[in-house]
Amino acid sequence: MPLELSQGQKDVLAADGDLLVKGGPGSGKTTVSILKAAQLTKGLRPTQRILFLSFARATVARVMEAIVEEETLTVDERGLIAVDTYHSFFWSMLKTHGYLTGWPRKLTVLTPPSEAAAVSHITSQYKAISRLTEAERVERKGRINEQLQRVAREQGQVCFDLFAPTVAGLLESSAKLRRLVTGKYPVIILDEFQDTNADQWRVVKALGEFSTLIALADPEQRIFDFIGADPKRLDHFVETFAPKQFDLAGDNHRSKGTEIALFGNDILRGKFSKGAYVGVVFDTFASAEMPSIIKLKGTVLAARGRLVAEGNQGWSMAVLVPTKRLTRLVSDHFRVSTGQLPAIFHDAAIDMDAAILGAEVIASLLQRGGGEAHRTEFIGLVSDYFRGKNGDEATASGINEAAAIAKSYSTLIERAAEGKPVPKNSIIVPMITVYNECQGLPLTGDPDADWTAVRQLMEQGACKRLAEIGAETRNVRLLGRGTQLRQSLSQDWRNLGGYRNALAIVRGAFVQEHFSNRSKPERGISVMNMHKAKGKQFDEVIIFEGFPRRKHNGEIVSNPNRIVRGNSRENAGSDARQNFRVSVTRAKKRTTILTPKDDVCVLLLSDIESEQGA
Ligand SMILES: Nc1ncnc2c1ncn2[C@@H]1O[C@H](COP(=O)(O)OP(=O)(O)OP(=O)(O)O)[C@@H](O)[C@H]1O
Repeated sequence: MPLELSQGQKDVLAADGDLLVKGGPGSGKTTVSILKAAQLTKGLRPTQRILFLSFARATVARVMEAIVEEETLTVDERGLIAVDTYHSFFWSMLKTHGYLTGWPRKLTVLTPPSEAAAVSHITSQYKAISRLTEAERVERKGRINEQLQRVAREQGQVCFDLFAPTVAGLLESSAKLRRLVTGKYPVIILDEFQDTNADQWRVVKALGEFSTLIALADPEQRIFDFIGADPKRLDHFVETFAPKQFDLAGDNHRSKGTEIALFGNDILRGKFSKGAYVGVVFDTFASAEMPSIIKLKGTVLAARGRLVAEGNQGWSMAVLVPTKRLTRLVSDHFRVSTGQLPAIFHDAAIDMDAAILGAEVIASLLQRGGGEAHRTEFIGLVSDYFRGKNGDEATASGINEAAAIAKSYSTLIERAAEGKPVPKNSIIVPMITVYNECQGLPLTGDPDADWTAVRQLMEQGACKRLAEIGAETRNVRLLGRGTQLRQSLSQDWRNLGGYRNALAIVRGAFVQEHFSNRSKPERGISVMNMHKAKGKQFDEVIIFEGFPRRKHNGEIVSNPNRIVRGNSRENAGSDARQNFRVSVTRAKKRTTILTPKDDVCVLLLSDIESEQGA
């Protein structure tokens, strides 16, 4: 059934030239931009496309789905809209035109773990970032950038951080290139424009010289400040392009018939216009792990029951939590039964850093031969794992662990040269034992079986560090049936009688996964960090947070995994509110908020406004 468009949406369709479409969550920005794109396909020449640029692959998946579901679009129109992430768009430009900056013709991606390794000789000379002075930070960043530039120039390996600034530089310096790209994409739609960082904006500005730009924005969904989004970005756009402006603000189509959007807006203002909101449910739990998990599981199962009963096969539900740590904890509890409550089948959006680094360790164990050089590489990968396993939340303990492994290994080498053994209690002893066991394992040529065999040996072996890596890689989905990784490993075995290129294949699979836009919109139950929910929508959303730990006298000792850091009023500023609002407004039918009974989320308190002076 075709949509009944709102007046604001109709106005957008009637306008031409550069456009800025603003609107709150679910106001129909994405939808109208797709309709607009379809309309504009009429003016395209044969090789031209409308380009829809997004930040996240998840959004790409949702947009592609919306395009398919939009019945008024013809097959031809659908084919003429290219949906891509900034990342993968930049990468294709670099592969074709990167040589213009003096880089080699053939480029590969320097994956984040390899990037960490490439600059570790610099980073290891500095204290933890939080303890550096501003000047030291700038110096550190400059040296890292120089090194990464060198790696790109000399080896053709390009890290993600160089993508946007390099593409911006290329476009700014070549009118010919600007004409070429905009000739292919005469209309560019920019999703979540409020999140555009400085280099991405340079690219947009350069392309906007010849292409028509349609920016979609909700200034109050700007939650990426930490990667350089600028509150003034919309003003920059208006000043530079003088677009026609539209505001779909008041409309809310996602959760029609509910007051979810109203609640989201009230959260932002810190002022509650109602005592209860249709579609928003609050509940509490006692501050301890099991009671909180039991409450959560009960809530999720009830919601699942409701959605299944409605008979829509494509139902979706998100459990949104404030931190990575809580994502993992919830996922672990969902995997098993809890008392009378069964395990809950779900997908957890757990950051892949640890799993990828762990997968590299396994790959190196599958790839044999090479004697001591191989063993040294293996140890290097194990310490890379500990250094990088927490991604951008790197911890001192991980870095120390990595250093300890490297040190024990060099002691082992030195001692061996003198014909002496290492002390028995050295951490390297069990690691080498397990390494040797894995090297002795007969391989079959079936990548799945061999991978599992190595992983299990690690998990069950004498080395607790390798056991951790084994456990961490239990759910590497890249190895699923029919995946590129599996096929490439099989091929390697068939061609060479062994997994000679396993490490390169694993790294390649990661890069391919990163750029693949084939990811599907969520179905069923997904557990994820609140930050990751942006741009998504679900039938039901359940927001769940941590709880305080107290001394006997009731004083709070720690208060981790809260929606507002430490659940303290000082931290309940606009960032926390925007983030909470984005999460709350992802639901179409119902949002349930679970918070500890003895320390309710401060954003839900009715007196918060006066304290905040919102
Ligand atoms: N005029 C309309 N009538 C009914 N439903 C609509 C209308 N416009 C959009 N929708 C539906 O409302 C939901 C939200 O729309 P859309 O994703 O376009 O909003 P958005 O402004 O891009 O949201 P967000 O910024 O929160 O991602 C979608 O399911 C869409 O199909």
